Parts: sequence; structure tokens; C-alpha cells
Amino acid sequence: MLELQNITVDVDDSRGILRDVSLKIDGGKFVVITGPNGGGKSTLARVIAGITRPAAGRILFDGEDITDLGITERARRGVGFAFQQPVRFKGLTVRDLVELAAGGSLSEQQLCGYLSDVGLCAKDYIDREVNASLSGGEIKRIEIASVMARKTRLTIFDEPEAGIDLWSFQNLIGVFQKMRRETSGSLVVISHQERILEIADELVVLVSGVVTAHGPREEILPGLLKGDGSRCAFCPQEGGICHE
Ligand SMILES: Nc1ncnc2c1ncn2[C@@H]1O[C@H](COP(=O)(O)OP(=O)(O)OP(=O)(O)O)[C@@H](O)[C@H]1O
Repeated sequence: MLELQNITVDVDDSRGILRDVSLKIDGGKFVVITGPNGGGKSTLARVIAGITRPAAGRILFDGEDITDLGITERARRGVGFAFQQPVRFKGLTVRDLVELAAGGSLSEQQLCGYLSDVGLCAKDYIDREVNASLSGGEIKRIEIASVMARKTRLTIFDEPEAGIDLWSFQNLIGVFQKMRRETSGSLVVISHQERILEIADELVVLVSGVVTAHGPREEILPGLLKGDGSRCAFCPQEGGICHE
């Protein structure tokens, strides 16, 4: 479904944020991209969404070269993106936002369904404006509800757990499991959370702009959590500090 070929993103001539990254994400997969801070995960998410243009490489979506397409054109083709810091829309209500995402009007029951999936009571929220009066956690949950309503073919979540409380985190796990069950699209989630890694089909580890591991969760996760005895995917050097 999505194929990244030799993607390079540079800050300047000397330093690559992403270095020759090649990655294939098949349809219907739940893929979690993880790795240490500054490894390039958010940059990779922005490259897939069309926000950051790579200096080199190609991006194919269902075989079509979308490298030169912007965020809107990619969205039209079915690529959705949930921001680490969601955008607030003054003048737009929660109902407007979710209906815009769904592409048409929704019944109270449908709206209630999307909002209760993210732990919000529709009655309290549907007529509220998506402005600064909403807390960081509330706006994040509303964005996730709108992403669910959008039913995109490939959805990228950049650290969805950031800024949400423990109770909502349980909901978030439920949201991913539901999206996985009910949509045929692929989910790409950037996360450091073990609970999210545990429900992935595949894990990708990105360290210093390089993919150091990619494969089924059962193969990759044990090495991340315990180390494989000599090397680990997080700290590829011998005796890496990440298990201490
Ligand atoms: N516009 C920029 N100018 C300079 N450096 C940048 C720029 N954007 C990103 N970087 C650097 O590129 C590296 C990768 O950043 P990125 O945000 O993709 O990492 P990340 O893996 O998502 O990190 P985290 O886990 O901390 O969110 C970091 O070292 C960051 O400081």
C-alpha cells in the first residue's frame, strides 16, 4: 500500500534527519514506529503525510508516485494525519469538525458513538467550539474521534498518547483495536508506549534517521524490551545503555 524508497531528509549538508529510509507498509496493518528521542519518527510521519518534502527518495501509495503531492492531495487519496499537537479551529464546533471529517452530516447517535469511543460525552461537547477553551487532552481526543470518522485508508498518529491521562490511555488502546477491527485501512502510530507496541502487527525502530529493525511484533519486541543478549535495536552498539 505505502512504500518509501530511499527517503532522505537533511537539515543541512552535513546532517541527515532521515538517511536512506526504505519501508513498505501493507494494507490493513497496524504498524508502530518507535525509537529514541530525536531518531526521526515525527519527521518520517510528516514525510508520509506530505508536510515535509524529502531531499531524495520516492513515496508510492498504491503504486502511484505521490512524492510531489501536498497534504491535501494525499488526504484526497486517503492519507490521514493526527497531529502530536492538534490544531484548534475557532468558530467550528465539535459537531462541525467530526462531520467535516466524515464528509457529511451525522446522526446524534453516530456522533455520540465517535465521542464516547474517546471517552467524551457527546451531550457536553458537540456544540462546543474547537478553541482554546478545550484542554490539551480534550482536543486530542476530539481529533482522534474525527480521525475515526474520516475512515482514511492510511492513518498516521504522531504520539497519540502525549498529554492524555491514564484513563484516556485505556480508551486509546480500545480505539486502535476498534479501528483495526472495523476499518480495512492501515494505521501507522508513532509511539514510545509499551502497551501500544504490544498491540501492533509490525514494529519499526528508527535510530538516528536509520531503520535499525522492522518486522512482526513477536520478532522485534523482545529485543526492544530485554535486549537479545548482545545487541539491541534501540542502541545498536554493544552494551547499550537502554536496558540498565
Ligand atoms: N527543522 C529542523 N531543523 C533542525 N533540526 C531539526 C528540524 N526538524 C527536526 N530536527 C532534528 O531532527 C531530529 C529528528 O527529529 P524528530 O522530531 O523527527 O524526532 P523524533 O524521533 O520524533 O523525536 P521524539 O521522540 O523526541 O519526538 C532531531 O534531532 C531534531 O532536533
